[in-house]
Amino acid sequence: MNGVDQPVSPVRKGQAVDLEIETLAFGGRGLARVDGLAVFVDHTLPGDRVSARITRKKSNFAEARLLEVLSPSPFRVLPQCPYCGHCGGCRLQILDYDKQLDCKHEQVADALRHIGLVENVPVHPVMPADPVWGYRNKMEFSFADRRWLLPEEMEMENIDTSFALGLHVPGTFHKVIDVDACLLLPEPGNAILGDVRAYARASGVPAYGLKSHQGFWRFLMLRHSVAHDNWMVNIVTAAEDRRLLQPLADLLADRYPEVVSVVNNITARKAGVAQGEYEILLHGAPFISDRLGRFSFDISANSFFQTNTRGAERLYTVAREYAGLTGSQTVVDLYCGTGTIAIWLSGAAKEVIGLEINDSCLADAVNNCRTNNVSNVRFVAGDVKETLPRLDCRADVLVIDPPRAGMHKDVVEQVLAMAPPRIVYVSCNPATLARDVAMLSEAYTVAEVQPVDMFPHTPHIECVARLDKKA
Ligand SMILES: C[S@@+](CC[C@H](N)C(=O)[O-])C[C@H]1O[C@@H](n2cnc3c(N)ncnc32)[C@H](O)[C@@H]1O
Repeated sequence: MNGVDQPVSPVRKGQAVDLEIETLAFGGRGLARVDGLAVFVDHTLPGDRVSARITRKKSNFAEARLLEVLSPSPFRVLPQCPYCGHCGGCRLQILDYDKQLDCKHEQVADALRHIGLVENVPVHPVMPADPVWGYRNKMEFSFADRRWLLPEEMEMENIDTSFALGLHVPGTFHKVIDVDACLLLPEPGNAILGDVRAYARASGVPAYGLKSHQGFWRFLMLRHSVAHDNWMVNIVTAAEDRRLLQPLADLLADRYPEVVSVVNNITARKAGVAQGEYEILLHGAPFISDRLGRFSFDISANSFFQTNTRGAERLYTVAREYAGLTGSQTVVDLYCGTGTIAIWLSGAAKEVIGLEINDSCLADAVNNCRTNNVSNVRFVAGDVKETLPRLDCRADVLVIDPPRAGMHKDVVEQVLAMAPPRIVYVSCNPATLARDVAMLSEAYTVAEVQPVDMFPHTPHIECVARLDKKA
């Protein structure tokens, strides 16, 4: 105490401190403690001893900027990607993969303990990914009329700073790094990226200004089908110009027989979303097809599909096991997207009813049922908050796979009123999973949780939780 009964702060803003990083916090920052105060430091790992400068100080935590690694963690490994530390995507690639899994496990268990207030929940070891690179079936690259230079690029002469096609500096909407290759993309995805860049740059037609909102080239989205090893190229532009784009589509079709779809989405909206108000087909079909297990899915440019195909199969296999279906149950699938979980479970259920707000997801969901000759799945359109209370059936098993924000609290109340014997909660955010589980805990026990690593080298964690109704 300092004489006026105020606790003395162990650190102050601007101060340089030496820190021992203890754990990796959810989101991927290293966490150290100074006299009990949590200090978060970017680009640090458990086991690092670092020097850092305090940049933000609150009553219950502080943030610091890494100045120097004084002694590296034994779990540090060399990054494989030259953009590591600049592009926000794979910030955990400097951490040994097994240790990434341990850290993710600890984060899930911690969230359940501290936010969910549930003790002694069996959290199984994280199911690893395979492969751990080249696992994304979809990547979106942004065009920009200004190139954000990496420190080593600043020294280079003759660098064109008026054009970039690549990925964003984390937390920014207008800083785009010109990326030659992304290691999360299988080949020849990066070769296609290179050809589109070369064509767009040589065209002399300007890339879109993320501040000025002028310019033509907006996004390049690549989709890969794992089952058929073929590709969709979606070029998103601010205006229609078939004379400019058709030769590019022809070039790609000629050079890459595996490119079976080239589409042009056109958007006049300022929002940085790679979706068009309308689409022009330039080559092949307006969709590609992929498989999850024995089911086939047509995926159009703007459809939602899990971005790690093999990982989605693992996640859904756990969901099916936790659902414990024997063929006689009615399953209600909240936030069902394009119906992939509903279809995955359909063979073991009497009926599955999917609830979803997005009409284009639902159109795909209906089509996916038709393609797979699935006749015991139906869908209800609208906000779960409105549609769940009006549902004309009892659920034996409720599957919940909400967006990152988790469930609306009214939906939690509706679930409690509906009282299904079993809930299978599929989550992409352990914090909101834990919060929702806490709200359900008056009536449900968390029986077990299986984290699944769908996104190696990134801080993301997917989980499946089995909740059983208390007797
Ligand atoms: C995490 S995705 C799950 C998709 C699907 N279960 C899958 O595995 O592909 C969440 C879905 O919830 C939908 N959604 C978001 N808010 C909603 C709401 N209030 N009511 C119904 N659906 C909603 C989104 O459109 C999205 O398709």
